[in-house]
Amino acid sequence: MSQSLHLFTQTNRSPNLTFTKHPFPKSNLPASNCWFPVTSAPKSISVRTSAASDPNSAPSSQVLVSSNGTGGGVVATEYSSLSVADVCSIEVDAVTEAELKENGFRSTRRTKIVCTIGPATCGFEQLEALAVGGMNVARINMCHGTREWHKSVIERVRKLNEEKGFAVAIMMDTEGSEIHMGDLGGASSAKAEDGEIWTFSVRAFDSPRPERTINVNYDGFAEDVKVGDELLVDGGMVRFEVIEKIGPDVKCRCTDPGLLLPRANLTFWRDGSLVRERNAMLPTISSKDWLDIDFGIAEGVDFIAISFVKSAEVINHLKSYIAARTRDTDIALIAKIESIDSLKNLEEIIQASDGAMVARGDLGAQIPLEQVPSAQQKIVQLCRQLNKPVIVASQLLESMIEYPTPTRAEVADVSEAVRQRADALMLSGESAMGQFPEKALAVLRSVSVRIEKWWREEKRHEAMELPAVGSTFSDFISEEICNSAAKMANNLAVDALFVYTKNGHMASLLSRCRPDCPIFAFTTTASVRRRLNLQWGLIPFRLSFSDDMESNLNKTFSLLKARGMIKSGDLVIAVSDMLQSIQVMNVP
Ligand SMILES: Nc1ncnc2c1ncn2[C@@H]1O[C@H](COP(=O)(O)OP(=O)(O)OP(=O)(O)O)[C@@H](O)[C@H]1O
Ligand SMILES: CC(=O)C(=O)O
Ligand SMILES: [K+]
Ligand SMILES: [Mg+2]
Repeated sequence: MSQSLHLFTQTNRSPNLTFTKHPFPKSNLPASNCWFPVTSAPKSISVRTSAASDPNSAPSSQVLVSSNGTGGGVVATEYSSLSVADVCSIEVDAVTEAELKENGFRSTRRTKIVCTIGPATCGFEQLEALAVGGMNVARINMCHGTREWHKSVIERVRKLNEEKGFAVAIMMDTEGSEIHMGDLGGASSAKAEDGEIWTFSVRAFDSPRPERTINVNYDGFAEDVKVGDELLVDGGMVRFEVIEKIGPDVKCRCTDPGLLLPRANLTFWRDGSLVRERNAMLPTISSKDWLDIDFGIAEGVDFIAISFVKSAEVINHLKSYIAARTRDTDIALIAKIESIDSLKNLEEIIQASDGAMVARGDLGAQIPLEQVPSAQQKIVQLCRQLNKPVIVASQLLESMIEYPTPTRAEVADVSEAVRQRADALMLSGESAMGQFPEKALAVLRSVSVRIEKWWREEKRHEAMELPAVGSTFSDFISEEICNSAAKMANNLAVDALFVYTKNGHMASLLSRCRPDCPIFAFTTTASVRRRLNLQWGLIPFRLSFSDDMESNLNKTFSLLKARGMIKSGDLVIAVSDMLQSIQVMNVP
């Protein structure tokens, strides 16, 4: 990897620093983009690096510059005791940078993309291709694979972030304890033909698995089902009718043939409704889930998505569990809306969580399919009102698991989610085990950009009421500032909104307004930067800044201008959570 270090000489005394480029002498600077304002070509540069106390921030480095002292203006030694992070860096990934330079602000993608990582995408090069293709969040599903496997994926994503400057966040998705089939003894699938008799059993089998026999993970299964019930695999991909119960074995006749996949979800229906007997009492977080959560905490994942959430209580419980086990890091909890109970308690669940996922796969197995689109719309709207990021997931581009182009219907479905202005879209099997992960990602990217542009051109500003979400007067001020700043940004057609935010809250309030221009979110820690990567319209940067907005702005302008990401004359509105103010200005 090339070391991109640039030295600059200040050529005039104006407060808007103008720098010219100098070749740099040999140095042992870390490989990051560094810009040094110095009076003239320094004779030597060296760096003393000490590990940071916060593992999320860059190691603090002392830049030791020895100048030959000629020239006026700021002398190099004035900067000699500042850290590398302070003086020179603004962290943003190369892909965002190139996109901004080539296409300008307006064309940046606002809708974020989550990719489920599986056998098709777990290698370093494959992960890198996804990051280059626009993956904002990598999801690992604890239903599949071993903890060692997940650990290796996390390590690779971390390496990618460190070496290439990406801010790909990691989302761990729990297995949950709903009823599902066993793992088919290692086979990748099994075909069930019309009229065949299959046995579903809670017994554990020695391998090889007896023919036409499926293991079921839930002990109460044989007790709960009745002869005549309909058994649905993955919400109806394959159907069976229960014909006989013999002890722990349930004999079923296949009525809708299809492929059975390992660990596929099972539901049973009686007289047209979903049966929820004792399985309704299953814990949301199983004992395996707790171990996985401990693993997630230890690995420092950014998000934990909780499967089959039934109430706000479980989210609150998990929040305090995590808080007691982590010091400064914050793991955001995403409630997966995929059960009847989660729909019943929707508002309190979303309120308690840090975000939600419309998990249409399982949701479609629990409610009639024709009710899924309205449930999606409702969840997306509610999340926006409550200022929680929302992900639309499952089967967005299902056919692309096998084929290189999507169906027209899939493109229309993706467009609808973008039009609803969900924060993020998710790939499941398409990226985990499909044949065309990068192509699927490219489709999400291009459809998002096109629909967002269309929406802006049509000026479809829906008049959505955004109720107050905070509880203190200071929160209300922040909300009013963000609502007004976003409105001003639209009315004045500004090029970008800048937000300086330590914990990310002001950035999310701006994102909630879904303004026409992109939002540059400057934050001091890498973990907040990664977390903001899930939210609509935010371009997160890591930057050290102070309470002095004037100096923050000047510093940001110089850094972004030097990298060609903004130019003189661009119109910007800046807000911050240190100084509750709105500033409108042209980049000098
Ligand atoms: N880590 C993994 N190892 C092997 N296969 C995986 C892995 N992650 C995902 N897959 C495959 O990709 C498919 C789709 O992934 P996805 O995460 O949507 O899982 P799912 O089984 O449908 O469950 P969920 O309801 O949690 O999404 C899975 O059915 C599985 O075949
Ligand atoms: C994503 C997920 O869990 C579902 O759609 O069921
Ligand atoms: K899961
Ligand atoms: Mg699910």
